[in-house]
Amino acid sequence: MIARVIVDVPSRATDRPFDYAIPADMEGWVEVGSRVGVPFGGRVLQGFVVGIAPFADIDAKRLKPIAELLDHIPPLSPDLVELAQWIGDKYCCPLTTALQAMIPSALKGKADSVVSLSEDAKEEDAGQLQLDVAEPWFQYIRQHGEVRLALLQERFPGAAAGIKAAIRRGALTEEVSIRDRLKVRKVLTVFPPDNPDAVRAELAAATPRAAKQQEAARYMLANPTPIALAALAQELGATTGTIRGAAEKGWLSIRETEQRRDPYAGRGFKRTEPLPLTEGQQTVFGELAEALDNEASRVFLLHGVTGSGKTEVYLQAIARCLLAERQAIVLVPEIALTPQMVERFKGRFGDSVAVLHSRLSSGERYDEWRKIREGRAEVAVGARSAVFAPFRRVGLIIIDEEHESSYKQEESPKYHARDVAVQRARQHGAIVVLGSATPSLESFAAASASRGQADRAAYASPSGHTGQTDYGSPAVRTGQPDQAGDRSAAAKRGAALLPMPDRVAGRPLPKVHLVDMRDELKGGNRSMFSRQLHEALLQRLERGEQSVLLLNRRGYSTFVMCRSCGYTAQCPHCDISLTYHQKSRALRCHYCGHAEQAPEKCPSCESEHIRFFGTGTQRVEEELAKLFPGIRVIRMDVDTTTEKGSHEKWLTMFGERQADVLLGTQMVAKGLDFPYVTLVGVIAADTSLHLPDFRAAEKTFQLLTQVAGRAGRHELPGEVIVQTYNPEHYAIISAQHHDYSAFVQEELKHRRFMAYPPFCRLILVTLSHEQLALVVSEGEKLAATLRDLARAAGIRGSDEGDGSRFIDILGPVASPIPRMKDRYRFQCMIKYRGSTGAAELLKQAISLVSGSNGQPAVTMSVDVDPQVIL
Ligand SMILES: Nc1ncnc2c1ncn2[C@@H]1O[C@H](COP(=O)(O)OP(=O)(O)OP(=O)(O)O)[C@@H](O)[C@H]1O
Ligand SMILES: [Zn+2]
Ligand SMILES: [Zn+2]
Repeated sequence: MIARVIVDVPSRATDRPFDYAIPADMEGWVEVGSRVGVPFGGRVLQGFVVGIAPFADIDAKRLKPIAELLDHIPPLSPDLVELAQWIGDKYCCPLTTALQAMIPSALKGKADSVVSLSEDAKEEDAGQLQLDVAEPWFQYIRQHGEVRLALLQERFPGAAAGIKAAIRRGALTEEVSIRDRLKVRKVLTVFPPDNPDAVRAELAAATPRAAKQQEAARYMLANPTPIALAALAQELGATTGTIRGAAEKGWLSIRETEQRRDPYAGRGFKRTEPLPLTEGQQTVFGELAEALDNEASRVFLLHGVTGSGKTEVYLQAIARCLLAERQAIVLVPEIALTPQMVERFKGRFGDSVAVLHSRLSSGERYDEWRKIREGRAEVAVGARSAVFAPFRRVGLIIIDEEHESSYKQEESPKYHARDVAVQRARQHGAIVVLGSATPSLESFAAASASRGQADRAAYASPSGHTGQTDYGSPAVRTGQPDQAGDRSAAAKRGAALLPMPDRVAGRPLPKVHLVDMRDELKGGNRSMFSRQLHEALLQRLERGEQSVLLLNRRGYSTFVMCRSCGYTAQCPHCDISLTYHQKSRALRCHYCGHAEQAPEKCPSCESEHIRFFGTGTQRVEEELAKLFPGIRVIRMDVDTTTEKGSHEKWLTMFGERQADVLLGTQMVAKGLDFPYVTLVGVIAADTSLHLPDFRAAEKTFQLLTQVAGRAGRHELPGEVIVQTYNPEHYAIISAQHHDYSAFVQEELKHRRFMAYPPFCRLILVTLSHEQLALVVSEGEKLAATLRDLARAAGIRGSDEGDGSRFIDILGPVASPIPRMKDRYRFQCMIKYRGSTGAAELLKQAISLVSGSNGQPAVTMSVDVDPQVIL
């Protein structure tokens, strides 16, 4: 047999499987998804097996054998390997990049696995575990206690399948240590004696000598659950030496076991019970439950206003999914993954919840990942990459706040977790629930396409969009015919829309007031607080209620400017302004890290009127302290939340009412649920409105709606004050009226007119190099080649056909940031619609303009469905 291996060299030239012979002693151990070391170009490189075949494509004599097997239990399953292939094709990235994104970063070195009999297997309940105790390898393990898998592989060739099955069924416990990288923590653990009856008899007859040792033995007989040695010593008020003494007498046993890092250990989550659902929740839940029971892949767009109780629906859908012995994945935007959020899932499902996010250490993340892979967790809650949680039978994938741009990864593989989730759900016959109070236009369009005549709510009807995300095609996997007639047929084309237009318990959405800041200025108010917001804050202070203040920081000035000559400080390596950091009085570049001391005088005209605009939140904080002496403010922004756990700390403090105001950037807008918050103030709503981004209005609307949703979620009614210089802008007015559909209607008009998603799809290619001339000429070569290929494939431009299928290649033009890290940047934008195979055409074009080494002369980075166009 031979293995097809993708080597870990992320380049287009090596982006194909290479064949290797499987040495006889690795037969059965090497599988699709195994990590191996293979000889490649004179070195041994790490790689993933993506296929097993009887014969090689190349001459058998030239075939080299796999050098080593890096883990005995493959870190990836075949379905994840298949998913990686899909990602590679869709996002134009090397397959190895996609594969590497699926495994925890801790898993890079060689893993050494040790197996032993599990407690269950020891209880001789072998029948239930489908164990054949006569197997020689089983006898061997029983005899030796702990055995390295590598050793079993050597001694019992051919037993791979049996041993792996035993691990999967829980008859063998696998413990992994990763050489040179990260040691699994070991801890000494006390177990009850192997022959309790004998010990009991012995204790009964014992003299009072070694009373403490006897006490330890009795304790373990009465409480046979294994306990850490140190913990037992503390419990009994004994020394560990005493307990070791008891072990020497055979009264109990002490073994090393793996200590799993549980980042939430000891937090004691309060158990919650399912709430009786409201009518609105019940309708939605009913649809989800039916789809879950059908086990056919479908996508739902749950459009529920803020505070409509989406989370409770998620929880009950998960419970339903678990009942069918399938697992659930919940994706949450990184910054919304607060303890409050985690608590809600841990509170309902306890220890079977694994949490994955970037604030965990790599060891913690690895342990949570293994908890999933080994079946000790059934629910994974995490940020973007949790979509790759290695469950065997995924039944449900929930994406909360599905409109969040953080679901798109900005570095390669530049995947969108929403689209990956839909694909993964297809593989598993799972359902996807996209939840939001402000669905992305792409998802909304996809859902509307499938809605047909059955208008359940007064939504806009964006006919003529592309159905951006291809959410459809249920149940291909199970091969069952459609059962539900029309509705399934409709679902084939997109997501089903599930509206929840009301808040729980008939609570009203908060009243939103707009304040025109131009009038404030005319009225002589130069402060950043309007009279109305000032008044409202005072009131909250008097009543002891809390306020949330949002500073929309996207595009907010944190730069340095000379008031005399207009000089602004620029990065010498990138064509953008430097950012001022008040704490260190330094100027920094966000793109390359360049830092310099802030100047005392203007470097250009020597004037002293040079002004530093600190991070906006600092200025607001200072002003608050001035206007409201004694006010207690918690400030949350990038500067105050870099430390691990700080995010949690601030929110807990605010929840305990240790502060009057929570002031922050975007991160205060998401998912928070505090009963005493009755006022939300937005300092400047429009800073994000005029950014060079076709989603600027959409993002502004979403942010305002989300933050307004933080007020009045419980008994106390809420009020929102939005300060703006553009009170007539539709994004702001729609947010004021909580009117999603008015916003969508207006926004779709603009998108259609400008030919932007969801009316077409985009691929952005950014070319960069130190030499400007080369970037330009290579960009022109690429664009020309692409146009030729498109023409040859019979795909026309948008101005030629009826517009249902087209491809336009725009550029090359200078990127919005034309130079970064001393490299010049140009971009080509591909706009297309219908099935054009645009990604495939681009791949071909790149290889056509590449040199003999398989690489283009300048760096070409491809972003499919880009969220940011810089
Ligand atoms: N069926 C119910 N009965 C009583 N209270 C409920 C019910 N469902 C949800 N709630 C409560 O209503 C509040 C709002 O619910 P939740 O946070 O789930 O809303 P949401 O739709 O997720 O809001 P957002 O999008 O703003 O985060 C919570 O305090 C929740 O405990
Ligand atoms: Zn100057
Ligand atoms: Zn720079």
